[in-house]
Amino acid sequence: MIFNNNTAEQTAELLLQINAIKLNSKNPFTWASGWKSPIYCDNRIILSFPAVRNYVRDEFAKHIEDKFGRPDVIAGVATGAIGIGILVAEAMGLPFVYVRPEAKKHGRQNQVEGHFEKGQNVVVVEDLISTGGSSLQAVEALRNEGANVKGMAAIFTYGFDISVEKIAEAKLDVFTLSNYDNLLKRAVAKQYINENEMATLQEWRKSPSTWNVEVSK
Ligand SMILES: O=P(O)(O)OC[C@H]1O[C@H](OP(=O)(O)OP(=O)(O)O)[C@H](O)[C@@H]1O
Ligand SMILES: O=C(O)c1cc(=O)[nH]c(=O)[nH]1
Repeated sequence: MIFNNNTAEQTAELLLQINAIKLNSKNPFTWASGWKSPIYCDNRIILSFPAVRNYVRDEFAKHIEDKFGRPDVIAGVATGAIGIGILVAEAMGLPFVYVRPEAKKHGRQNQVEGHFEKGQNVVVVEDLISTGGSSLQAVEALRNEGANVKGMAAIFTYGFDISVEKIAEAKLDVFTLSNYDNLLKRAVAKQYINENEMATLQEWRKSPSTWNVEVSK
């Protein structure tokens, strides 16, 4: 899903520099999918670093138009991609909407917040793809409301088979700025992680959906 090794390495390097990559095998992170993991990539931290958020914004703005043509609207997946999505929409001079994981229970009971017209071309901005569940839910909500989803751009993917399969099933065109392989390569080259952490990550990556089950035995 990455489109360019330089961007993938540079994005990984920036994530490591701002300490967005958290490792904890003793108290694993619980992911949106319920999986337990020794690693957490917190892309929300990007917004706190102007140079890094500008880099991500500019990479997205450049490549969204290259890959998908100029959309009518940018949609951010709530909440992680609202901030970066607005920056991208602003840079491209486009309207912005965001998509909740489910429809709001009160008020206007919207799942998609903001305004767009049926049939408009929409590109989805996502901060991170693990299993792909959240991204695909957002795409489905947009399609159900009549959007023509041209594709999705995400900052990072772990590249799990399950996400690749779901994306193919949904017939969705996706690119990401970086991925797990590039992150690991960079982390090792620059000694951001030690040998023990590397061994844990290698073990985890063999079967991420069952890793916690195995360690807790
Ligand atoms: O590919 P998936 O398995 O669905 O996981 C990835 C999703 O998890 C995170 O969101 P989270 O649900 O933690 O909510 P947030 O964006 O509000 O922080 C992240 O921002 C992605 O949207
Ligand atoms: O799957 C998730 O919930 C998830 C994983 C990760 O590394 N970072 C994140 O923000 N969410």
